[in-house]
Amino acid sequence: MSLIKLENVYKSFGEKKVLNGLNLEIDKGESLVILGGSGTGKSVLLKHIIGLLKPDKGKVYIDGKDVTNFTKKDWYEIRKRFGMAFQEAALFDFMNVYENVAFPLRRHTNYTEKQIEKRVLECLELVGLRGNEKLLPSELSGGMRRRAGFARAIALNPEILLFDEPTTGLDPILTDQIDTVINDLRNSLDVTCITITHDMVSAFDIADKIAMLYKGEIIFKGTPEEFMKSDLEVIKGFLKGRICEENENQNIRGEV
Ligand SMILES: Nc1ncnc2c1ncn2[C@@H]1O[C@H](COP(=O)(O)OP(=O)(O)OP(=O)(O)O)[C@@H](O)[C@H]1O
Repeated sequence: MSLIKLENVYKSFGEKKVLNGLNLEIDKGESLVILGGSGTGKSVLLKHIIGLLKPDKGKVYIDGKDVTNFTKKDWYEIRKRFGMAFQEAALFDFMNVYENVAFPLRRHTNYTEKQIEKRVLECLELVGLRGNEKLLPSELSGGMRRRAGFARAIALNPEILLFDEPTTGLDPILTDQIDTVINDLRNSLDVTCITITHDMVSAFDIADKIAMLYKGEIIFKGTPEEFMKSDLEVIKGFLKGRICEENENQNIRGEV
């Protein structure tokens, strides 16, 4: 049984159809990278996985349980299983690194100060930020800010980590460091990772499976090697940096 399953999911905003009968299964322990052109609905897909959006039609399952119509309160419990590291890390500017990572622990656990300190330092160690506890977000580099966001995302020992564009705006060296941190986290924490990225190099660094979102459907899911060898025109184009957004002469299976 898959850990997460989206079945025939449709989602529109007004006239704009974003998800169009999307099917996707994610296994426990998998590191899945979701690729797709800009504005194709990758973030919308991620928000369905964590219950921030509900499908117009279709189902979402977690551990085989239908969560499609879960209430906010039900989701509050399930969401503790997720660690979310979203695009701009969303650190609290007025809190130093230590307090940012301690925040979810203060909010969701009954830990003593000593236990909080132990966990915060463990998390900072895992992302290579030990020694930077007292710095404010404004005093961190872009890569450090992302890593501080990761440390906060893992504080509650999540089973599933979500990364939305973790390397956007970073130079190749920082991108490489972030990829290494993601791989280290995955190896040391035994989590399922779902990452959205535009960065092909990152995708190949961190994925054991790649899913391609195109016109509201997942048109491919397979290993990076299978992705490279795919003869779908959309994927070939994507690999060449040519994003086939709305070419109506070409259907999604690649035939022109
Ligand atoms: N809450 C919303 N209300 C209205 N439209 C929305 C909403 N959320 C997303 N959309 C629209 O859905 C489409 C897909 O958006 P989404 O952010 O998922 O794309 P994306 O693939 O993540 O893009 P990018 O790679 O550029 O971040 C866009 O056209 C966006 O404007």
